[in-house]
Amino acid sequence: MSFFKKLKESISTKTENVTNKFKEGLTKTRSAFVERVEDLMIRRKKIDEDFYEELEEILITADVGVNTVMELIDDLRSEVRKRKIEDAAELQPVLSEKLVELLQGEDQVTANQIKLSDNGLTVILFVGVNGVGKTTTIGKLAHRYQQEGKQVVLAAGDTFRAGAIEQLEVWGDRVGVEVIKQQAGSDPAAVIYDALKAAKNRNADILICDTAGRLQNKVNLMEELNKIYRVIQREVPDAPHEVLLVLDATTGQNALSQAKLFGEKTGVTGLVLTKLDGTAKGGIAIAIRQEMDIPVKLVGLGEKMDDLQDFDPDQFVHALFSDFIQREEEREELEEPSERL
Ligand SMILES: Nc1nc2c(ncn2[C@@H]2O[C@H](COP(=O)(O)OP(=O)(O)OP(=O)(O)O)[C@@H](O)[C@H]2O)c(=O)[nH]1
Repeated sequence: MSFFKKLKESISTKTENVTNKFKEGLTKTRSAFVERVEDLMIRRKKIDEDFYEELEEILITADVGVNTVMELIDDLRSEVRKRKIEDAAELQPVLSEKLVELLQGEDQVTANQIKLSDNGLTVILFVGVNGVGKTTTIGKLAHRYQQEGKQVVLAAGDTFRAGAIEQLEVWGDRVGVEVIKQQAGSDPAAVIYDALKAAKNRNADILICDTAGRLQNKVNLMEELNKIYRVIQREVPDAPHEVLLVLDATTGQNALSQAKLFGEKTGVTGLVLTKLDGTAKGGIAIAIRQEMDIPVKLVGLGEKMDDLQDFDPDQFVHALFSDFIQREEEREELEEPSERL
C-alpha cells in the first residue's frame, strides 16, 4: 500500500470530517507554504542536502520558528534513513506526522479542548492586547454555546478602552445573549462580580468575561487580573475554568512574544489564534506550541459568527495537506493502474 493511502487510513477518522471552512480558512497558508513544499517534493524528487536546505527555508518563511525547524529537519533526516525513503514525495506523510506530533505537544489531543464545569456555572476569562480579535472571539464562542442550547452571559470587563463595552454589546445583540456592564472606567472586578451574580440568578451555564489587555502597564494588569481571579473564586470555587489568551496570527513572531509575556504569569490555560485566514504564515501555530507549555484551543478562521473552530492538530495538518495528498494519490493511480486490479 502506498504511503498516501496508509496516511489516509492511519490519520484518525476525525480528519475525514475536515470541514471546507477549515480548508478555506487556511487557503493563504496552503498556497504559500504547502504548495511550495509540494512543488519542492515533486521538482527535486531526490532527498539530498539541497532538498533539506530548501525545505528548511520554506518552513522558516511559514513562521514555524528556527529552533523547531532545525529539530524537525533532524527528525526527518533520521526517518529517511530508518524508513529508507528515496522519493521526496514519500516524505510528505512523514512531515505530516511530525507536524501533528509537534502541534499535539506532550499532553495530547484532550488538552486542546475547552474545559467546561461538570456541574454548575462555567467561567471563561479572555485576556489579550487590543485589536487581536478578543471581542470577536467572545462573540463567536457565545454563539457556539448558544447554538448548543446553553445559556450564556457576557461580562464587559474591558472598562478601560473606549468603545470596548459597546463593541461587546453589539455582539451580545447579534448573538442574542445578555451583556452585564457598568460605565467605562469602572472597576473590572466589580463588573465581573455583577456578572457572576447575574449568571447565577439566571441559572446560566456559561459566563464569558472580557478583560482589558494593557501590556504597557504589566503591574496594573497583573493586579487587576488577580483581583478578578479572587472575585471569581469566591463565587465559583473551581473557576475560572479557562483563561484564554487571544493572539493575532497575522502578527507572526510578535504573537509568540505576547504569548510569552502574558503566558504563564497570568495563569493562561489556553491560546486562541485568530485571523489564521488572513496569514500565509500558519506555521506560527507550531512555533507557539513548541515554545509554550500552553495548548492552542481555538482558531479564528474568518470574521463571521461561525468562523471559530476547535483546534485539532490532526485536522489542521490534514486540512493543509489534503489537496496535495489527493493529487499524489491520483498521480500514483495513473502510474500504477495494476494496483487497482
Ligand atoms: N479575518 C479575520 N478577522 C478577524 C478574526 N477575528 C477577529 N477579526 C477581526 O479583527 C478585528 C479586531 O477584532 P476585535 O474583536 O475588535 O479585537 P479586540 O481584541 O476585541 O480588540 P479590542 O476590543 O480593541 O481589545 C475586527 O475587525 C474583527 O472582525 C478572524 O479570525 N479572522
